[in-house]
Order: sequence, then structure tokens, then C-alpha cells
Amino acid sequence: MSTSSTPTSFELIAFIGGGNMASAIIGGLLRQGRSPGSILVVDPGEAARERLATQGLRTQAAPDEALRAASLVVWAVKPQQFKDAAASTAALATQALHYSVMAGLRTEDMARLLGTQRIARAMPNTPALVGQGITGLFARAQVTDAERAAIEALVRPTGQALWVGQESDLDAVTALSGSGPAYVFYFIEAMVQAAADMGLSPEQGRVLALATFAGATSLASQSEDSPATLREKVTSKGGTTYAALTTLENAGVKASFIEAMRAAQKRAGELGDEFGR
Ligand SMILES: NC(=O)C1=CN([C@@H]2O[C@H](COP(=O)(O)OP(=O)(O)OC[C@H]3O[C@@H](n4cnc5c(N)ncnc54)[C@H](O)[C@@H]3O)[C@@H](O)[C@H]2O)C=CC1
Ligand SMILES: O=C(O)[C@@H]1CCC=N1
Repeated sequence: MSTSSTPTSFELIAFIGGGNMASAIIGGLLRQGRSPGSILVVDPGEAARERLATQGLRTQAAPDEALRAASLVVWAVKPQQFKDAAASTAALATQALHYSVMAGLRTEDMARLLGTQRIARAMPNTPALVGQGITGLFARAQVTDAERAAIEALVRPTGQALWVGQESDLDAVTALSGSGPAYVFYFIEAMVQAAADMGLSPEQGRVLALATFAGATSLASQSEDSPATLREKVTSKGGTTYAALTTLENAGVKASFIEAMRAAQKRAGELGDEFGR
């Protein structure tokens, strides 16, 4: 689903938390040509503030009156940090639309603390840093179509956007694409380690592993074949791939992988429950 309204424009965007994920979104906004002076970041961390200030952004260690002018507040602190951050922010940001990238934390619990129902929630991922992320999106009913369009415009420079119909689906999105880059990096680490065991240099292993991931992903995106068919096309009977995949199947790797993703989904739900208590 994609919205078709003319987007609302946010004159001042405030970020609460200026870490990894905030930086990825801010990078997209700056690439899009947004003026750094129209972005305000609240972060108690001096190093984070210094890094952002060198890009021309307005920074502050704690929220002050300047926040009243923000038309969008982006929540990018850890879920466990939200309660404290909200306590000092809510009264200053009553007019704003709120947009959370925090894993697990439910909008109804945020609404209770922020005193507004105008909340959208997202699950981005770190490839957003290079404009190749994918962000799952959900908005409460009180968020207008124009505001939804504006949220999409915020996400687009960081990659793709995908709306989900019910908020609980974001826990599955978290398990898949939110945490997903870590699974891919883990797999690449294993391939590079195996390459070294087989006598290739770390650099050769890295180049081969990265090109294999990029190439396979492009092929799967462009081909009409399913990933299963593409896999079969690589796998000659009695050949090398067959030997490798049989080893993976015998070790239960696919089942473990599915279990791992269910653990991530469960943890996202727990983060929400822990907060809602
Ligand atoms: N890193 C990832 O791959 C993804 C992270 N997320 C979510 O994004 C959120 C932020 O994660 P990261 O950016 O990775 O964490 P981070 O630790 O890099 O950034 C959090 C920032 O919040 C600041 N902070 C702490 N207390 C604060 C307060 N009271 N007021 C303002 N700022 C405060 C910290 O100093 C820090 O700079 C988390 O809720 C996480 O669930 C979502 C998708 C992917
Ligand atoms: O690990 C986490 O909790 C966050 C959410 C998705 C990616 N990183």
C-alpha cells in the first residue's frame, strides 16, 4: 500500500536520540536536500551531539522550549530509555506528529505517555545508512493521509517503505528485516572464516562473499523463478552444492534459522509487554 495524498511538510523535525538509527534517517533527509538547520537532535551523549553538530544540525542535551516548534518528533532512543525521555519531552511536543523507530514499543503505550494519538511507528534497518533500507510502517487511525504521505517521504531516501495493516505485524517485520542485516553479516562472517580455512586471504574471502550475496540478491529480485528454483539450478546432483546443502540440512540449519526469527519476534513482543506493564 502506498499513500497518494499531498504530503504534509515538516518545518522542524526533532529527533529524540541521535544514535545509529537516527543518523541513518538524518543522512537520508540531508541527501534529499533538507537543510540541516531544520533538524533538531536531543541526545545527552556529548559524542553524538558533536558528530551531528559538525553536519550543521541543531543539538541539545535535554529538551527545551525549542522543541515546541517541531511538527514531527522522531523517537530513536532504546525502548528502555523511552519512559525517561518521554517524561521530559511530552509537555513540549503537544502539537507534533510522533514517529517511533523503537523496537517492540506499542503506540497505545506511547499514546498514554505522550498524551496524543497522533503516532506512527516504523521498523527500519541499518542499510538505510546507504539508502538501501526497508522500513515497515504502521500509523494509528488519528494520523491523516497527508501525514502518512509525509512519513513515506521521510523514509524514501533511506530505501523502501512497506505499510502493515496491524501493528502486531511490526514484530514480524522486526524479526525479518529489522534484525535481518545482522543475520546476513553473520552468514558473511562464516563464509569469510571458511574461506580462510580453505587457504584464501581475508580480502579474497570478503570480496567473494560480498559479491555472491549482492549477485544472488539481484538475481532473485530480477528472476521469475522462486528462491527454491534458483537454488535447485545451482545444485547439480552429486555435485559440490549438494554436498554443502546436505550438510546444512543435516545440521538443522534451516529449522534453527526459523526458530531464531521466531525468537526475535517473541522478543519484540516482550519489549512491548515490559513497557506496557
Ligand atoms: N540499530 C538497528 O539496527 C535498529 C534499531 N532500531 C531501534 O532504534 C532505536 C535506537 O537504536 P540505535 O540507534 O541503534 O541506538 P543507539 O544507542 O545508537 O542510539 C540511542 C541514542 O539515544 C540517546 N539517548 C539515551 N537516552 C536519551 C534520552 N533520555 N533523550 C534523548 N536521547 C537519549 C543515546 O545517547 C544514544 O545516542 C531503538 O529503539 C531500536 O530498537 C530499529 C531498527 C533497527
Ligand atoms: O536488536 C534490536 O533490538 C534492534 C531492533 C531491530 C534491530 N535492532
